[in-house]
Amino acid sequence: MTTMMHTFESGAELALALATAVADKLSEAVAEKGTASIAVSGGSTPKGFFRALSEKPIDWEKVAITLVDERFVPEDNPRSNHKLVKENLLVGPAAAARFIPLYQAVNTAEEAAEIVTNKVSAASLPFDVVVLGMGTDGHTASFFPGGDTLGKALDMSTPAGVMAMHAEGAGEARLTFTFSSLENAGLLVLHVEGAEKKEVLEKALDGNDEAEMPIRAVLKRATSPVDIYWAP
Ligand SMILES: O=C1O[C@H](COP(=O)(O)O)[C@@H](O)[C@H](O)[C@H]1O
Repeated sequence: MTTMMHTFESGAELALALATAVADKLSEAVAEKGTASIAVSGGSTPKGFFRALSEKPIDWEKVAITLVDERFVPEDNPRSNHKLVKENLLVGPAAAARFIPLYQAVNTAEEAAEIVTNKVSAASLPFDVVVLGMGTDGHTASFFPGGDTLGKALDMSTPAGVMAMHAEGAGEARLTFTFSSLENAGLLVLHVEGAEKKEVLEKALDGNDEAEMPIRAVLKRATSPVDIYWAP
């Protein structure tokens, strides 16, 4: 329900600050519980942040990393979020972390969602850290406007886990953690960059229709405060 805006002069500055905040939270979780978990976004925005985070001196062997959402494509596909994480976050010290992929080599996204839900829920939830992105259409994770399972994915009574999502604007079939899996993270971040996305964010903050802009579910209904990181 609460949002806090963190504004930076450049994406590089943002990446360093966000990496520090996330690393502090992960280290705190490791110190308290012996393990930590983080779910990150894909897309084009988080590369610099991933690089900065990968260098942080965390006890990475105790950290589980997964994705808030994934395209239903194998890891070697250029559009795979797993590929992005593998090449930019699971490098250097962070290569010691345990990565939990959402994509599974089965016939449908629905089958993959069931398999991965069984793997993640007990081990990693609630997440210590969730870093969301946002598309210019107002989607976050794979909560797409017009998505066939959007209502269920955003419903707080839908249990934590992963669901399949099909939407015109999504390209491939998608796998996404449900809203109830993400909204209560120890540190809940929305990372957006650029003037166009700032306008989208302002529009989202201004209204309530989640079907039009699913990011509103996070901005308006998340239990955890939402730290918004923005740079031009
Ligand atoms: O499809 C996706 O897009 C969003 C935003 O990506 P960006 O390229 O505009 O940064 C991302 O948050 C999500 O994880 C990804 O699957």
